[in-house]
Amino acid sequence: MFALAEVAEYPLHTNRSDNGADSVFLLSRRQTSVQTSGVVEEFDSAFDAVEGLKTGRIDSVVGALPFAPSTPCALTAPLSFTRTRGDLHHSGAVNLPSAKVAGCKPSPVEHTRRVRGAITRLQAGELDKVVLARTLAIATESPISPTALTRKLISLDHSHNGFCVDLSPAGGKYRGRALVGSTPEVLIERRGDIVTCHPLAGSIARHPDSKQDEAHAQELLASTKDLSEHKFVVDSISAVLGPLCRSFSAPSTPELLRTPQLWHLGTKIEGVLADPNTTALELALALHPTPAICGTPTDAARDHITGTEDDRGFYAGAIGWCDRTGDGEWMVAIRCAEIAADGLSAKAYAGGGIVASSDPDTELRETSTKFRTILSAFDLAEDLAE
Ligand SMILES: C=C(O[C@@H]1C=C(C(=O)O)C=C[C@H]1O)C(=O)O
Repeated sequence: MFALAEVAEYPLHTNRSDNGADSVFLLSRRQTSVQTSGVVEEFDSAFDAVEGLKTGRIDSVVGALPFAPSTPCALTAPLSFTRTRGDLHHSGAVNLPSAKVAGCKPSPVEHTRRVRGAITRLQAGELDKVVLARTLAIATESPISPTALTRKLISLDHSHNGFCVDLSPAGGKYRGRALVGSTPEVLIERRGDIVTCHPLAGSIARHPDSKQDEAHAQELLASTKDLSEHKFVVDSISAVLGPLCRSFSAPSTPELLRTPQLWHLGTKIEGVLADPNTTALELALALHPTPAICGTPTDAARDHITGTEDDRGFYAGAIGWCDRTGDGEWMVAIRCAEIAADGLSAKAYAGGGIVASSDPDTELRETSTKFRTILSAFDLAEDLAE
């Protein structure tokens, strides 16, 4: 529902130059959603954005952090910022252009070869966990509207999760590109001094038959491989966030979370900040990249990923917002696609965590299932290039 009860709206800065009135940010979440438009200032450095917020020069910042911290961010201090209660779902058909899967990189065979290579290193004890991803190219007959794709994704997700981020502030090839997706994973949410994370790791496909679907869920809850994959994430978040909190709790066993395509293991982590001046954006920077999308140990896993895959860009980074009080929400940028500046193509991303006991074919299938979030928006869910 668009603009239900409004809980925060910062005034338009008409005294500042509006050099990007059509730059839009959307984050639809069940509890609180954010929509912004226009540009007061762009940032390719998150630290400059934090400084802008802390000195009071800007009222809010929205956008995306890349997977690799050494690459530019895409952050915007918007002209208007509206926070609303509830999600941004509204009924009504969304028409997207006719689309086809135009290719995948790496090929399914190459992806399983990479997973096998990672398993060899994991079994040798060089790493504990690493997340490997692949991409699908989607080509359309006419330009994709990023906001229309976001509206479609919001309507298809039962939690009405969806996001749209203008990547232009990252400059260069990112001018005019957008990242759009429907992610279920909360990196960090800050409300006053209360912080929450909801990491996910460990996955199994949903089944159309409800009995078999329930059996899949129970299989996931009992899977030692998935529980170990999950524990790396909770331990890493606890090690970073715990010391920043005066009280902190992370349950020792995960719960189930479902998306239309997958069951995941998820853990709700909560804390009370020791220093309430720490902004949501700073917390996101401290936590990223978690082992949910990178691996353990972090540096070794990141080196393995950058030595294996093409640049991930903003996939497996974080997208979100932070306001002048320091409150905000940052989601893990998964189940997403990057739309080209001309709108005629999109690159969808999907990955999965690999541990020593992983099976390469199962890992390939898991990425195919994850692609369905984006493919179903284009009515292509059955069209996986495998
Ligand atoms: C990496 C992705 O998802 C992450 C990996 C998961 C897993 O390995 O089980 C589960 C949820 C996400 O944290 C993705 O969707 O691309």
